[in-house]
Amino acid sequence: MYQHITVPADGQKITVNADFSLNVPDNPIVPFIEGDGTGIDISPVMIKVIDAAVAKAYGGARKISWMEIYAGEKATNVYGPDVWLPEETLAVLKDYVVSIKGPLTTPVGGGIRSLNVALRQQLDLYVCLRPVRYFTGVPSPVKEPEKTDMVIFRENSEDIYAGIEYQQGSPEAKKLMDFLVNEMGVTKIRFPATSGLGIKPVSIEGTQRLVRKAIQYAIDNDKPSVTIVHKGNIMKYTEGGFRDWAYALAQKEFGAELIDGGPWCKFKNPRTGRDIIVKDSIADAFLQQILLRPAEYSVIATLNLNGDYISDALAAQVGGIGIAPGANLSDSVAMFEATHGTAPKYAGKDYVNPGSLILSAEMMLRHMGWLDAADLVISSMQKSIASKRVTYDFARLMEGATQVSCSGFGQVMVEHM
Ligand SMILES: NC(=O)C1=CN([C@@H]2O[C@H](COP(=O)(O)OP(=O)(O)OC[C@H]3O[C@@H](n4cnc5c(N)ncnc54)[C@H](OP(=O)(O)O)[C@@H]3O)[C@@H](O)[C@H]2O)C=CC1
Ligand SMILES: O=C(O)CCC(=O)C(=O)O
Ligand SMILES: [Mg+2]
Repeated sequence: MYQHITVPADGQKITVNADFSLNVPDNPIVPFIEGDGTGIDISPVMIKVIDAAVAKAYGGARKISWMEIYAGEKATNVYGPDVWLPEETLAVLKDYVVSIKGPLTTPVGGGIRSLNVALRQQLDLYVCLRPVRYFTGVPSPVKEPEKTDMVIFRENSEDIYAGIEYQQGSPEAKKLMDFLVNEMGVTKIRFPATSGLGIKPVSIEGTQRLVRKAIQYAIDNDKPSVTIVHKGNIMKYTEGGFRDWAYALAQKEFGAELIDGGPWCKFKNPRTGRDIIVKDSIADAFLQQILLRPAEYSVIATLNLNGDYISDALAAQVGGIGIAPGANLSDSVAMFEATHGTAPKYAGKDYVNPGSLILSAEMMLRHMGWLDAADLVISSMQKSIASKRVTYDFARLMEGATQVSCSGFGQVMVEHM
């Protein structure tokens, strides 16, 4: 049926109901993209750890049938030069509903545009969900890392990140510049003859579907606040629009009422009766607040580029991107992936921390409703870190640690189940 994808004979598809709930068979087929760079190291370790957790939790009654699909450099090897994101990869990701991927390389400046962004855009995975929590014992650059407990909802389909750009000197850049200068009367472009140009689309629908998910998450998980992070003082009609449309949604759909004349507002969590405050913070100030007063922030709703920066910055506070998980979500399709990239200098060395991808898979198990297996991954991660047998990123800062390899840490996790 597929050109280069082998469907496991012994599994079934996960399907989605009209209300977006999942039907998860006991033997689901889960597609995975190995990933470029260190993907070759972390993906097999993730699979081994997750298989062990599922086997332990369900005694053989449940099992994932992994199905390799291709993107990035491996796709060009399998499908031929220049085929970075095969059509059948996209078709499988849609059809099989739940998947996981390793990191994919994006060259700086020229070359291909981000395959990660392309996957999110083409599958309309409009939420990038990145929880940031502290595991006891992880070395951190801050004094009280346990106070950092936030969940980032990053808009994943719009913003300057959409990659609508025109190269300096190209006919397209010239045409757009002529339009801006001659027809729109723009006088603020300092060097019009030598500028590259980028476009930053931010819409009401794009903002509100993201913020709706963030507020619903706060309700479902009994969180005290949702903070809208933006640079709306400077970019008034994009980032400022994001803030205004977010507040409007909180009031219209969740019944939030203004606090002291606004713009902050609050409403009662319909499940617990506790207040949920919806507030906002300008992005530069927010980046210092999360270091100085992290306990004041819980659920974060932000635009695409801010969310990219914030997720790595927050990950650093709890020990680094070696342990920061994530998910890309639409209403029906979910593709899990680590926050970090391909870390090319470590590729193929069995060296890096597989924790981010393992914890992304833990989010996947939870999404599938396999809570016992997910809990086992978390408890094993806690015990493994406490045992101080950790990869280089933790070992270099942890007193009394024994450094283990990427696969070695996977083994430590399996031993602690
Ligand atoms: N979703 C995706 O697929 C993403 C892809 N990318 C792409 O990845 C490529 C490389 O990007 P780069 O900016 O270097 O960022 P990376 O996240 O790949 O690496 C930056 C640094 O983070 C640390 N790090 C990364 N992964 C791990 C890990 N598993 N365990 C421990 N530490 C880790 C290393 O720090 P140290 O040097 O201190 O050891 C590494 O040098 C680029 O092409 C980029 O576009 C980037 C982000 C996300
Ligand atoms: O697509 C890329 O190469 C980088 C993406 C990224 O940094 C992210 O989504 O966090
Ligand atoms: Mg990033």
